[in-house]
Amino acid sequence: MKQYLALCERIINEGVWVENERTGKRCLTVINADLEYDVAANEFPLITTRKSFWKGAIAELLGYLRGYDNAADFRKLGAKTWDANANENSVWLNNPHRKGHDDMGRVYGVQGRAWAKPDGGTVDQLRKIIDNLSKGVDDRGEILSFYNPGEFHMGCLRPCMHTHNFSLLGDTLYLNSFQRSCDVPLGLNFNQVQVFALLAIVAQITGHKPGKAYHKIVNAHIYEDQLPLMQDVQLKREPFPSPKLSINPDIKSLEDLETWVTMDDFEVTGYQHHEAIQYPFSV
Ligand SMILES: Nc1nc(=O)c2c([nH]1)NC[C@@H]1CN(c3ccc(C(=O)N[C@@H](CCC(=O)O)C(=O)O)cc3)CN21
Ligand SMILES: O=c1ccn([C@H]2C[C@H](O)[C@@H](COP(=O)(O)O)O2)c(=O)[nH]1
Repeated sequence: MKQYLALCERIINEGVWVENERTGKRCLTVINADLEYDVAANEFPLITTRKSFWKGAIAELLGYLRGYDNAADFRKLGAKTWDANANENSVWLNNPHRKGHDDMGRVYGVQGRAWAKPDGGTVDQLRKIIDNLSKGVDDRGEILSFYNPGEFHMGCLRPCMHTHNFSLLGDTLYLNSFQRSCDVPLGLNFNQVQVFALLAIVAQITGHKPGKAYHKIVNAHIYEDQLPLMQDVQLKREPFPSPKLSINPDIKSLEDLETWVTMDDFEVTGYQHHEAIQYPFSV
């Protein structure tokens, strides 16, 4: 929690105002932030200075791992987070590749599970990673990448957290996650949970101990209409200790994640938090 608050303070103290054409809003921005999560110690990085709806974050992650391309499928899992980008941005609404209401196009998990090959067929990046790690193999290229510039025109948004690189040292699994753009009040609240949960879940289904997860953010920003709530409300509050995440131990494979897992298979204990804050969302 300390590193999150330190990043917010840094944006306020050192940030530079940048105009953003896509949203039409200005953002107070810093470049480069390195966050670290101790998954081995189960220090779940849930924001405590406001109520965080962590189930939405894990639901969104599960949707990516399943390769979903439709906001309705995310909603069924418990994440409403893609409704606006799929249905309210005029550039995407007028895109000829959009396949109707709730379609997100070829984003995130579609690339992770079905990256189109120029010579036909698709690559399932996640399947390969899980198969290798389960055999104890780290080929120094255990990379799940959602970033496919050749298909940006076929999706509603370029991926923000775009690459997850797994590594094995003995029987301990590590994760480095890379994010090009981060809405610190709203997005990071979810992204911290996702990086942590991704390492915990993949360690569990491949039979390894989780180690640390390292989260690199390039452009970290606060939108102009979020700034007063961050500065005058959230940053005035004292954080509470980290809660713990538990995952149903019956989840043992990628197939389990694809077929029967729901948000009931995840539980957070010891979550003390301040009141919710409703930050404005920019589409
Ligand atoms: N401007 C912007 N910021 C983002 O963080 C973001 C995007 N766009 N577009 C794509 C995804 C969608 N994400 C989202 C979307 C909405 C919330 C949100 O409204 N969160 C609420 C609670 C939502 C709930 O009830 O589950 C929050 O208070 O954190 C969070 C992340 C993250 N991403
Ligand atoms: O997981 C996510 C997804 C999105 N965001 C934020 C970061 C930006 O504020 C917008 C995306 O806008 P771009 O113009 O494509 O950078 O969404 C996030 O923080 N986390």
